Amino acid sequence: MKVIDFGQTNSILNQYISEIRNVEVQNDRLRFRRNIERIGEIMAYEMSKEFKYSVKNIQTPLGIAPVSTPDNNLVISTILRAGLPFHQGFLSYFDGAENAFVSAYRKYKDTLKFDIHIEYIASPRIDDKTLIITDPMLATGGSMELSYQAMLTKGHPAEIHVASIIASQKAIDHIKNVFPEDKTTIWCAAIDPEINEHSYIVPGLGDAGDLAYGEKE
Ligand SMILES: O=P(O)(O)OC[C@H]1O[C@H](OP(=O)(O)OP(=O)(O)O)[C@H](O)[C@@H]1O
Ligand SMILES: O=c1cc[nH]c(=O)[nH]1
Ligand SMILES: [Mg+2]
Repeated sequence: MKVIDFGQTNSILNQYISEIRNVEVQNDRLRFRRNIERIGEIMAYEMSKEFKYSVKNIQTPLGIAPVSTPDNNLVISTILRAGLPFHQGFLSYFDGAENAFVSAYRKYKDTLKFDIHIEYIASPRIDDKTLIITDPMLATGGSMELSYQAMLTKGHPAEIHVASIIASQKAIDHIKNVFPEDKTTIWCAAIDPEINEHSYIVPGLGDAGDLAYGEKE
């Protein structure tokens, strides 16, 4: 399975990663959401290089211009809540895409143990399409796995792009085990070494959903 980690390349993307991680800068919620969105935009641009293209003859006011444009039928799927600004970044570039939304939340049994619950899915059919599942954080990989299983009730995609921003090494290994090897690519901007006893990524950035939208009760 291909794993593309933009953290290995020097680019302006790293500036946005530093800001969403930074304990002072990240408290500006508007900036936090916009940085996540910008990372989604950059990732969408890079991902577009992997699509299939064909030449179309475009009528201009003065003649015909051959232009190579993508042919993939895209479905951008996101995991609520933290996925929303990341999703918007992808959608800004892939504006013709169909969209899917899945809810996933951690239901705690005690302070450390939890199950992940999926209660809501709104999705088009995904058969033979290019499925992009966006979620900025991959900690255990459990939310991504269960969201993918929920998406499979809507059909079987031709290819899958798992798009995250910060992933733990454990989650990368988990995704490699539970997603189809031959048609999945993992995209991220950093792979962090650890998750703690609360299943938060270390150093990570904290709780992406809370930072984007405020704390839950
Ligand atoms: O890989 P996992 O161990 O499943 O953890 C990652 C999940 O945690 C976050 O969502 P969270 O459950 O905090 O919900 P929220 O977006 O509503 O804050 C994040 O957006 C992922 O969906
Ligand atoms: O580190 C983590 C783990 C789960 N959810 C987050 O937002 N951050
Ligand atoms: Mg959260």
